[in-house]
Amino acid sequence: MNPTFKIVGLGEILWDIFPDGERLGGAPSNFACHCRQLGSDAFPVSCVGADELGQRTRTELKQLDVSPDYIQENESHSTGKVMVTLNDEGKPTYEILEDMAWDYLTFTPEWKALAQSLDAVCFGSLAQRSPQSRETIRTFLQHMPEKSLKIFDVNLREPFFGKEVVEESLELATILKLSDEELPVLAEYFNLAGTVTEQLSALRERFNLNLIAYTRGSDGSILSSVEETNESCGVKVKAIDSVGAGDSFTAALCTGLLKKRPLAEVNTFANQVAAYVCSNKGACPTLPDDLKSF
Ligand SMILES: OC[C@H]1O[C@H](O)[C@H](O)[C@@H]1O
Repeated sequence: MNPTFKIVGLGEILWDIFPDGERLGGAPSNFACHCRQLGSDAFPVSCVGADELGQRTRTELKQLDVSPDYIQENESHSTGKVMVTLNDEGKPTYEILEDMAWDYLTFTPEWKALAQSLDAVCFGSLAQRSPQSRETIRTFLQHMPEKSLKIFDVNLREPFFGKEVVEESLELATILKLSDEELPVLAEYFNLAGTVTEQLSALRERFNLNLIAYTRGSDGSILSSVEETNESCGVKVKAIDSVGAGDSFTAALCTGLLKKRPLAEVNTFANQVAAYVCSNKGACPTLPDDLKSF
């Protein structure tokens, strides 16, 4: 039997509001839901308001077989919302509402015990837009076991990021996931030059990272570790909704790394999962069995 890993998506949980309705979202929550589908005990760790959307968050998570046990409730702030529009290629534009419940993450004894028991976490930059959630995320990471995977999926969302948050997050992380649209921003922050491969190596060395995953949409990805670099040419599909595809890539990457599978296999698998998510509606469509059994 495959080992079960304990994994957390730490940060925002919210509702993506599309012209045709709402869907549960937030990158760390999407990540946790995908890790659950891939066979781990995975938890979104976040906060909702004492409102109808907060109730629906718990119900929806249970329907996805994901535990809402680490979702806090904030009496004075609403459950997060993001307005989403998709272009003809399924690429999203986001308008992210401010001062939401997930801006008030609170480090509790329950969260401390959870952090101490984890195999992996994924966190991003968006939830760090507020000082309170930023401090909570930093404390949570500091309580995790030394050997656990700490994945920073930069997920830059306008206008809520800056060099200081990215730099501190890279110092706390052991693994970085970023896209081809995000590398130029980091290259400017940290004066990276040369080819993409050279820039990734420079970042890896500067922040003492074990691995960087660099994604290029349908053109695949590069995994750059201390020992090797692996390039995947990706999977060509007709994308209809790429919301959550990056989060599914990170979940597959995390699962493969915890299972200690060869980097080339992990890279191929992560691209297959992300391609499936892109070609289906919603951030967390049910994966076919052959993709669940990696
Ligand atoms: O990565 C996808 C997520 O990022 C955006 O911030 C949306 O909320 C969406 O659910």
